[in-house]
Amino acid sequence: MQEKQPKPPLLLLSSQLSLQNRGYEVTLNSAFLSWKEVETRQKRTAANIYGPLKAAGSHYVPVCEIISVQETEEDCPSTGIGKWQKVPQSLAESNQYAFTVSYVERTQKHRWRCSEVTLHCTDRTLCLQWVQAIREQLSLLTIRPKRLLVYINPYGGKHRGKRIYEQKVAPIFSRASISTDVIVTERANHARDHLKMEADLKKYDGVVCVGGDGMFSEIIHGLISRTQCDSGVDQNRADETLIPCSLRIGIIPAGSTDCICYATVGSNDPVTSALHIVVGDSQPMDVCSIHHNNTFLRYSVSLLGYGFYGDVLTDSERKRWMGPARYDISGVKTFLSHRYYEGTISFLPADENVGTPRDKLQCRSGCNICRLPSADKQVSKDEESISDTEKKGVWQVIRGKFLAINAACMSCACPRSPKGLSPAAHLADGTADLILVRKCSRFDFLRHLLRHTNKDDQFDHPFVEVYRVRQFRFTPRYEDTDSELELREAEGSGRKRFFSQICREHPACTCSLAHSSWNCDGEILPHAAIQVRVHCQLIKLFARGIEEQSVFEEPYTLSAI
Ligand SMILES: Nc1ncnc2c1ncn2[C@@H]1O[C@H](COP(=O)(O)OP(=O)(O)OP(=O)(O)O)[C@@H](O)[C@H]1O
Ligand SMILES: CCCCCCCCCCCCC/C=C/[C@@H](O)[C@H](CO)NC(=O)CCCCC
Ligand SMILES: [Ca+2]
Repeated sequence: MQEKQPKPPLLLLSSQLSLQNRGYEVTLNSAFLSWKEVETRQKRTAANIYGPLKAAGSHYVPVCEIISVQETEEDCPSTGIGKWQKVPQSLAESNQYAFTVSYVERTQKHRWRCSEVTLHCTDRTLCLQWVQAIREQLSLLTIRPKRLLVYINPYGGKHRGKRIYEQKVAPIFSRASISTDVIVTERANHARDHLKMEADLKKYDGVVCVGGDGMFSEIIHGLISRTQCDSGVDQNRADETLIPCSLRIGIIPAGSTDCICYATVGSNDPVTSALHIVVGDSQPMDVCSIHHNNTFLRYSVSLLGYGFYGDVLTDSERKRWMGPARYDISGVKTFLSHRYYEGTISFLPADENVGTPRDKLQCRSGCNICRLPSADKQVSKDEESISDTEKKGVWQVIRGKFLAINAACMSCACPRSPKGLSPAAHLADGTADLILVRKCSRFDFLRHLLRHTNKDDQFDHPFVEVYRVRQFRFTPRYEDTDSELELREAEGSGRKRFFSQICREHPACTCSLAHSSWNCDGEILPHAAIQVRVHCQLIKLFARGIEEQSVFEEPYTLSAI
């Protein structure tokens, strides 16, 4: 059977225009805007005089990466935002009409920048014709958001959220003609409650979160709860099939870890994130629901960590005033305390077709595993109940003493750990990687931790096990009493541990040292016994996953077009 050839792009407009006093052949088709220098006879050197007319300095910009186009005044910006250049006199006389196209340019480390090109025309009609033709193409890109609801946490990270938004993001949104309603939060959970109960979501094409992972967690709690509430789904039932949220979420990183932004975009750069929003990217993402005795506790998209990461977080909450450095101080302190916790983990392994946590292949833009219509995804699509699903897989049970129990719904890559907690985890495959770090020496644990920061395999230790799962449960060896829970809740809010000294002497007693807390995307979850289920592609981000490096390194070639 003959393969169907893709349709060639439709030619829309082609003219000779000038750029920095040189002639360029400028072409717009349904896929690309291109401009290539037309070499004049005078410019030809003796060496190439008999050769073909060379199209030196060719540029191709995909239409879907054009941010905006506007008619330009004579004193106009040339390249890069903010750089202004006087139009040369000769050109001003013959080419006094110009238009400026802003577009996405890729730079190093997955960063995007807003670049500009100003093209000059001999008459105004031609200039307007170009502006109109490009605008028409942009108007066909219906995936782009037009109206956004923005929440800014002024206290996340280094308290720079408001400034980052005003100086770096708002100008890009306004250039792309995106209108916004901006809410600067006045308290913790302000954004969550507003989304859950007040916001008129029909008015918007997406929600933007300016802050860190904790702020993002508020946004998803608001959106997911609102969606379930509007559809009559009871979140307290652990076996419910949740309804996916229709609004996409954009993350402008302004927190301490910014792991969700980093792992879905490849950088924690506010301008890059703003541009992914403008071009209307869409990246589905898995979400874990966490229950305790048929009571809904929280959702998680990145790290759900008991033991080491739970203790780091509990300690670091008391040091919030230090900003992002609090995690380093608490990390060292927790490492030195070398606490282990006893309990039982039961889990439902994922099907083999979603790969394994030891794969070398990582989840990247357009990932085949996340696109796969796996049995896992079918479960949620067919709205099968969890009990039917459970029958298909066999639950496994592991008992032991653990320094850390971590579940990563995605890689959890962040500047501290560029490949992340589970480098091969997928953003949208309906599974999480469950990492069990058994009791070992301080030295071995340090080797394991340090491997998160270099290229070595952090799972290649006899005391580390890793499983790809769809559901899991944890039960601590000693029952969690209400008073203990209260104690850990109090600790989470910054109050001191009264019993720690006594318990260090009695490691087997059932007081607070027998339990850690869960670190749920950077928020403390004081319950030790939990039940977790991954919901495949429950939310969508304005992102596309991390692009392969080649997209950044190789300029568009003629053969690719
Ligand atoms: N106006 C506010 N006042 C106090 N706390 C707020 C406010 N708005 C949001 N918060 C809370 O601040 C907490 C931390 O915010 P955020 O996640 O933005 O920064 P971070 O903790 O420094 O970064 P990260 O989560 O990436 O480590 C969140 O739990 C959020 O609920
Ligand atoms: C003693 C040497 C220690 C070296 C440790 C290096 C290991 C780094 C792994 C980092 C994994 C981060 C996972 C992301 C978690 C976020 O949801 C959460 C909220 O922002 N951040 C933390 O809990 C902050 C967690 C910070 C842990 C240090
Ligand atoms: Ca996943």
